[in-house]
Amino acid sequence: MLQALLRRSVYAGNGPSGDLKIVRALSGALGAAPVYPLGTSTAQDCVGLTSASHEDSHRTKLGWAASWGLAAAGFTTLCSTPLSIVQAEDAASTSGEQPPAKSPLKPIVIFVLGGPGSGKGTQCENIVREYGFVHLSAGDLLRAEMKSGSQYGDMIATMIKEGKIVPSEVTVRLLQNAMAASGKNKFLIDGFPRNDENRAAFERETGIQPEFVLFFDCPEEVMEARLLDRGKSSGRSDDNMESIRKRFKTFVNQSVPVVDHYDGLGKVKKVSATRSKEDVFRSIQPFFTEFQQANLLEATQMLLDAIDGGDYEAYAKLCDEKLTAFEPEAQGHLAEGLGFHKFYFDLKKPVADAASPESLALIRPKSTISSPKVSVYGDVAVVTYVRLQQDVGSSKTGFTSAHQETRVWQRKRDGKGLAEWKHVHFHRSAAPSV
Ligand SMILES: Nc1ncnc2c1ncn2[C@@H]1O[C@H](COP(=O)(O)OP(=O)(O)OP(=O)(O)O)[C@@H](O)[C@H]1O
Ligand SMILES: Nc1ccn([C@H]2C[C@H](O)[C@@H](COP(=O)(O)O)O2)c(=O)n1
Repeated sequence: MLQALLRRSVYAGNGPSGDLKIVRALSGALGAAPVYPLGTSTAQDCVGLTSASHEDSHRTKLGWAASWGLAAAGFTTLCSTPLSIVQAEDAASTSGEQPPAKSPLKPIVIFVLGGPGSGKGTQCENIVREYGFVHLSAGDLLRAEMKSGSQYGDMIATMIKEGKIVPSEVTVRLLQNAMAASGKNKFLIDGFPRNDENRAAFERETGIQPEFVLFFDCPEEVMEARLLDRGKSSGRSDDNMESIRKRFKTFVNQSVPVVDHYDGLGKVKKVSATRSKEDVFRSIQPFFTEFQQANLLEATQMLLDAIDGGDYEAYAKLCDEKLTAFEPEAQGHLAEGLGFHKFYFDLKKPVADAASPESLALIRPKSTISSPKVSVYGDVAVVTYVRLQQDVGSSKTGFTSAHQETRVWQRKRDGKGLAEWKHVHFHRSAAPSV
């Protein structure tokens, strides 16, 4: 995926195979900055140094924007009572209460499939903890909708108990609303698409294709034992022998063909799910390495944006309080702690009024990451790149400076045990300006 993301970046001068790779556009797909806002005509319009491909700008208009707009026009109704059209302002449920914080970024979706009890939910929790995805379980969303007093409650309850598949209008709408409500752009969609109708409706309504399908391969006897065991405490109406048999049948007849479809597209990553939870997780981690690299580049771009924007709070949030640095400003000394850097934030110029030419000198600088390399060594990562910084000088003419930067990040845990990268050390070269 990283390669695909890099392909979306600008390659100044020499075209896609040129030496100088400028990856500010990368932030569009990675989440560092809102690069593809809704309603903008092309990706290119929105990004300073980028030249998104025609294909990408086309997809922006037809796919991503439409998916975030949640436009419900043309949504065919299969339910006896039509679902009300739920717009972006509506909630994660179909009833629509809380306003979502839509993400303007390109959504990245991974479908997580496998038989009932194969361990999808268990591994999704692990992935969320380590790689920062939003986990959306179609089954959980349906159960919540059922309990919410929705007009579809009885229908959903019957379908779940009978191991049948709820009509796509309901499930796709719940997923769309939950995606929009999350305000995030990286999703693990668990237990969906369960049949071809689910798949077609999701593709039609969102325009999103999954990055890949994570498929948990597990024999029925193993799944059966796990579900019966889960049934002792889950309170689920379908964790009993009768429902389990029906669910297995539905899985074989309706869900396996969906996996076959994606297999035909080369998108299935199959995992043997019979081993311990820890072993299964170890086997899926390599599939997420690229996302980890992407997260680190995203964090680095956020750091540069915070510096350029004079946003000390955002900067400090990304940094370890004991941050060490060799930078030209420290005159060959090792700067320790955030205080040294805060001095420069306190000096920052007020924001320019873009409409006023006199205030040109107040325009904030803008940094672009060029030629990045991300190396991850367990809980430590090294990000190296050339930082191109555009600024306006006292003579009100633009100038660019280039520095080589090496930034070291350490993976720590937040209060909820979720992994987060903290910036612990950097080294920046001095550079002549032109
Ligand atoms: N690798 C494993 N080894 C042993 N038990 C496991 C393993 N993975 C999951 N389990 C247990 O099996 C049960 C089912 O797991 P989980 O809920 O993750 O499955 P699922 O695929 O999401 O099921 P469903 O589709 O029915 O929601 C849980 O009780 C879980 O703790
Ligand atoms: N796409 C989906 C997902 C789930 N359901 C219903 C039918 C399932 O048996 C039930 C439980 O799902 P799980 O928690 O096992 O993923 O929910 C559906 O109709 N369509």
